[in-house]
Amino acid sequence: MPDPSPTKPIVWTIASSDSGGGAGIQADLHTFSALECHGCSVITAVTAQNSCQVIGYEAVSPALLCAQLNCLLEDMPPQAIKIGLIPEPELLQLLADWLRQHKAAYQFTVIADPVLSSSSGYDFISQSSLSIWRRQLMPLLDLITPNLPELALLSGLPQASEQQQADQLLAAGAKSVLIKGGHSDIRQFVCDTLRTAARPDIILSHNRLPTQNNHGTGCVLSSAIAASAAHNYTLIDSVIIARAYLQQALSLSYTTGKGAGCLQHNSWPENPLYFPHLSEPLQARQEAQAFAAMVSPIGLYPVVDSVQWLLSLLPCQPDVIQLRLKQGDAKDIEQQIKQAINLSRDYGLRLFINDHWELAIKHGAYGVHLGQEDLLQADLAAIASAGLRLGISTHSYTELLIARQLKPSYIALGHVFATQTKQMPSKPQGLTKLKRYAALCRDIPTVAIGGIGLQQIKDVAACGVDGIAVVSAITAQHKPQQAYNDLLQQWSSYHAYNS
Ligand SMILES: Cc1ncc(COP(=O)(O)OP(=O)(O)O)c(N)n1
Ligand SMILES: Cc1ncsc1CCOP(=O)(O)O
Repeated sequence: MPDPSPTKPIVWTIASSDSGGGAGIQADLHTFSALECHGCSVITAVTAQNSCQVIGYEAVSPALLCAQLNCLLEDMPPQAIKIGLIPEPELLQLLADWLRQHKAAYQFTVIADPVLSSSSGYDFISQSSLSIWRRQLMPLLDLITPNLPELALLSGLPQASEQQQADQLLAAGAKSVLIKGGHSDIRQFVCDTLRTAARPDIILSHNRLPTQNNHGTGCVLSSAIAASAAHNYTLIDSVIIARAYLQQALSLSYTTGKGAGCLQHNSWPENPLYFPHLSEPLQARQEAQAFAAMVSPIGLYPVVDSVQWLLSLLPCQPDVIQLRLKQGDAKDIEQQIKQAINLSRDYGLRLFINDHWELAIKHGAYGVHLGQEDLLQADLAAIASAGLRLGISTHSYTELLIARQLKPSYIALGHVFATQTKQMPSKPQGLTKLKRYAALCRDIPTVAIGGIGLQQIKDVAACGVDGIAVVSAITAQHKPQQAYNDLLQQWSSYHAYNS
């Protein structure tokens, strides 16, 4: 089934041309295209540069900047805008006024890469530009992505900590700040910090790649964030995708002239090696203990809400099943869990217990399934030490990466389609996202959940997941055993076809 909106999201870059082709407008458009967006360019200046130096630039006239903005807005309004090098204060002021006039009505996301000087040392910034950045532009930005020198300069607090400097930008009105750590003297890793007023910092760390071919990294990162935001990923997910895209492009980068070479634009990042390690500040980058493996594939995975349901599916000889008890007092819940575990032993069934991890350990279940909130409370080390498998629910790149770091036995991806079974706080992920998430989990079994029935199995199986978890496709059917058998038959044929 194709996604309902096949047209590409529109993203604009408002930036300068790089005659060397590795940064600026040229890099931005390559990035948009690789990340499946349509890119439009609003050129603020033409620079004369090669891989070694910037020789000079000429800015466009305010009238021409205005004409580009208005002409595009009339016909091709953006889902997201990336702002790059704007070398003249007059143009910066014009842009700030224009954004203020249109942002609320058009609801686009604005990401700014504050290019204040070139990496080869050419200065583009004046005092009046700095003041416009701080007072006029900052309140219009959803995210600003300074490197450490830019952060110090923009904040006006060169002696303060990076966090205090970022807080200064937040106080000036930016909604969030991505502090890029590429210029720090940590040699093994590059750590970028996403700081917002609303939640604790998130640190994204990568191995530092030994390459000099890094011309245009800031342009590519900010463009990739804008492209991902245009695909409706959350801001943190957009930063994650963009950082993975950048790591991929850096690892494939190539030499152009005698100076810093260029990044290799590619396609949507799928290799987990390119994705960041996520942590809260000060959290050690430690290896988690892996949970027991699933050994054989998950396949069809019924999720039932009583022992009665489990009993009624036993004639179908299910291989794996989840008991998801949401009602009953403590005594009744323990009683049902105990009975279900005994049945699972008698019938050689792999039984996962949802939520009640302590009872699952106590009575020796095959595994535990935990959601995001449960993860915060559960004693994961106790579950692992007891030899139980762990399944984790995820609904985004952020949750998926954190789940991967915990080395669970499987990862659930959902909800894929609208579901009547549970009120979900997030929107359905759809097939495109499911496929991208599954691609990132080739080394961990995955199971798709949410709105999956006979009609959906073909498309879901094509996304590369290892199983499908279903509730109503069995429990809301007139003949649940028949429904089980039909789902199993359909899954088996399409899964085999796709593997
Ligand atoms: C296989 C599978 N995937 C997801 C869920 C949902 O679990 P959770 O997020 O804990 O939500 P509740 O089930 O508690 O409503 C699941 N149970 N199984
Ligand atoms: C428990 C749960 N978690 C995410 S979707 C969902 C319900 C899935 O039910 P159904 O298969 O009936 O859509």
